[in-house]
Amino acid sequence: MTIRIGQGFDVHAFGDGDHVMLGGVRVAHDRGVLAHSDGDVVIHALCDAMLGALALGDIGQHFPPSDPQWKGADSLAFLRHCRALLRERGWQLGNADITVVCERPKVGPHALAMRETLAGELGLALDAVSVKATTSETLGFTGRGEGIAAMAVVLLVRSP
Ligand SMILES: Nc1ccn([C@@H]2O[C@H](COP(=O)(O)O)[C@@H](O)[C@H]2O)c(=O)n1
Ligand SMILES: C[C@@]1(CO)OP(=O)(O)OP(=O)(O)OC[C@H]1O
Repeated sequence: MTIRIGQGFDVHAFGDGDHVMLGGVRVAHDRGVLAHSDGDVVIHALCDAMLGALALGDIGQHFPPSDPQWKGADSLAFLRHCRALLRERGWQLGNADITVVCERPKVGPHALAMRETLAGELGLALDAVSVKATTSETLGFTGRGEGIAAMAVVLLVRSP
């Protein structure tokens, strides 16, 4: 068996709005995010991890922010594209581990729904998709509540 690892990172600034999209789940919040798409940092970091494992660049190269096609886009479409890219090359996703960094909203109450959504889209068992969260202890841009960040690591497997 051959394996590959990939990591991804994404940030979006908070702006006006009443929700944030996280892992394909709409989370009610007193801020939204500034983004060309729906600004789902979890999915963007996950896509970058999958693209990274394939050495296929990053999400901005596949879905340019200058392309009006992606304005307001549902980030799950990006995830489906990245899954197709790895399957075309004979790879399967082994597992994904994601960390969200923000003071608010609280992610814990939504983590299961996010894992279920992502596992469903990726054809993975629930225990192969992890969503964790941390504050940054009031430090930095996340600590000041200016934005939200997410990190993702994925393992790809291929036989032989
Ligand atoms: N946006 C967040 C941040 C944290 N959590 C949960 O709270 C726990 C404590 O956070 P610390 O930063 O003080 O370690 C953390 O382990 C998460 O379970 C959260 O749900 N949403
Ligand atoms: C997702 C894309 C789509 O145009 O735009 P944004 O929603 O702004 O998100 P970002 O994380 O900056 O990734 C770049 C783009 O691919």
